[in-house]
Amino acid sequence: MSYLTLHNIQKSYFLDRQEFPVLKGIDLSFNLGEFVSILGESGGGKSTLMNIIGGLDRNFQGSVNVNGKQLDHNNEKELDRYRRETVGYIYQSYNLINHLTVLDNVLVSLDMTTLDKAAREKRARALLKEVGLVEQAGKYPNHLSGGQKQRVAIARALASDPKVIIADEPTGALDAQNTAEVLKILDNIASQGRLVIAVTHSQIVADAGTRIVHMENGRINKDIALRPAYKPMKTDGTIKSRLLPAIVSYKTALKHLKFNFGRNALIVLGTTIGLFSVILFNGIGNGVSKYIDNQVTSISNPRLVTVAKYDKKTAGNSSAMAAMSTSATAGGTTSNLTNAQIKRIEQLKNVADVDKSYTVTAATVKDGQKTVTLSTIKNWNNTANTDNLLKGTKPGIGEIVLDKADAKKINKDWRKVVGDNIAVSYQAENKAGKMVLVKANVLVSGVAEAKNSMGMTNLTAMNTGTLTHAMVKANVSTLPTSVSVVASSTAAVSGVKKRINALQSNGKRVFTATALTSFIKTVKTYVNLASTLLAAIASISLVVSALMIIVSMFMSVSSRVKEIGILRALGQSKKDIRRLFTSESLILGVTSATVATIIAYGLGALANMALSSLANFAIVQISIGNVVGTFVIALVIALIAAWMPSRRAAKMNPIDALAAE
Ligand SMILES: Nc1ncnc2c1ncn2[C@@H]1O[C@H](COP(=O)(O)OP(=O)(O)OP(=O)(O)O)[C@@H](O)[C@H]1O
Repeated sequence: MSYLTLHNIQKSYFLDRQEFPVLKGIDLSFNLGEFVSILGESGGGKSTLMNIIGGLDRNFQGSVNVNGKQLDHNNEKELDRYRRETVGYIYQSYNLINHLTVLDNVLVSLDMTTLDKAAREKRARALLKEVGLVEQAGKYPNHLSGGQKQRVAIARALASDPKVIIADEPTGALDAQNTAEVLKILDNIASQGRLVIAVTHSQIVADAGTRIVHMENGRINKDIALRPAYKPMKTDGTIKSRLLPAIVSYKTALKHLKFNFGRNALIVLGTTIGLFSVILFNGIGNGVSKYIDNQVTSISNPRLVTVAKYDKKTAGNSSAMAAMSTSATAGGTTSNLTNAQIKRIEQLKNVADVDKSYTVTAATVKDGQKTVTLSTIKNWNNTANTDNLLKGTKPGIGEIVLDKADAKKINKDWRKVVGDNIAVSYQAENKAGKMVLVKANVLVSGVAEAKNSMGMTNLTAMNTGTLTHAMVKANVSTLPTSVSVVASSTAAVSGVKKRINALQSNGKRVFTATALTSFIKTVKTYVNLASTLLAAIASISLVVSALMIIVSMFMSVSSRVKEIGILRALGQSKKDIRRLFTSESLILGVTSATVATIIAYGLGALANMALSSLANFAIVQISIGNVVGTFVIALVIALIAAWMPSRRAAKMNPIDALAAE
């Protein structure tokens, strides 16, 4: 039984629906060990027949039987496998892959075998040695002569140990000496028991074989045996084929990217700029948000809720700042909170502490001979923060802490004021409605300054007991106009605020509670909005990057049409081709994202260093989330960019692709 048989092969081309029959019923049988030359007039259909035998053409009538089994031309996977395992191609124009070295060109075929890496390389080198090119293994095809290129192509065709070698005008571009050498190699291949089928115009080639088949007018008109065929090789090959592993596609893509380094470096640069801007703007957003947090919490306790009596007139003006400035002039009556009301607040869920707040305005302070007027004196309660003390301690009974600005009014050398005894007095209305003087002699226990408030917050505060004692002595009401409530945790603040606002008496609302956190939230929302907006503007450049990758991919596909044909002929599937280009795009995307991350971290660190004298805080804070997000964006861009070009590449007809210039 013959190894390869063709039954009634017919094929026509159609131009403008007009049929041009090329093969009109070919019946042929080939045996392993034969070196068959197919001769015939130009345009007679020899190459067409070779493409059918080689499993590249699926569009014909008739059948091809290989080793007793009919090839199913409708089964693409079976044909891929047939080309991978059974057939090796040699072309007139060599069809080597220019961006791969000689060794890698041979390995392309071996990558689809089950041999391990070392064995693949060993075999590739052995084959190159056989064709006398082992010294040239590291060279690129452009640096080889025509004869050398054809010998690389032969080594590649033999790599997967195929039974059938199809050679289309193998010596068409070679001089006499190289022709003789190539023919010797082909004869040697046949002598190994393989089937060599060579299409040729050359009588010299034809005479070198064991048999000549002559085609005319789409039919075989002569079939001449020149000499006996060689002994056939065993049909169960030792080298098994496998599907191309994904890693090989990635490695090949990487090699191609390196080969066109300049162009790809520019694309990476463009994409990097877009990605980097997105990371940086997000990092600035994070940093500024945290900076605001930090600043605000250093002025005041974030768990604080300020509560005043609900007043319809000021309702709506409930920002924290408004509440903070609610002047609770000690001694007033209409807006005072009663002890019973304060108790109601104390009993609410998640309320950790409730302190009365008093604010005394226009107090006179006498220190020895010096008399000064202070804008406000508060009581030292749970809103106070000992971190703000520059010198001394918080005020105990009979003591006061002065704001640095107030202390300076008394003595330019403000540190010296600590330890002074001062007389404080201010005017207030007593319970009988008369204006009286509230007086207290106190010791200055410390000097404080609000960090980061730029002098907006005055911290002069008297011990609460001492202040209320002085008020009681003057018969002034000690009911406060506001209380500061500390929630059990920052998370509980908004709940506490809601519960206080919801308290009612006789069906009417009692309190207005405001929390600093809600104000911070609003500011942070604006900051986030601004940074997101900037990042969004930056991401416009990502669209440009995506277009650049698309263009580059299309260019890559266009310039590699022939390579696509070669890879398909070697047995790579449509999926392998698609993956080759997708992986190239993904490598570009991941490289850009990596470079962008490194630059963003680097520039962020530099910016933080430069800004450290202005604000002792890292203004650029790039989170892991930002980086992960950037990689996701880069991968999505890469996949979108690769989608169309890689589909186009995969869909190419391998015969047309091989015919490309
Ligand atoms: N894709 C195609 N579409 C239309 N016609 C085609 C196509 N490919 C080949 N042909 C035609 O089919 C005929 C056979 O072509 P083929 O290349 O098989 O001949 P050949 O014998 O190999 O020629 P040569 O010896 O010159 O290489 C020619 O007339 C050619 O113009």
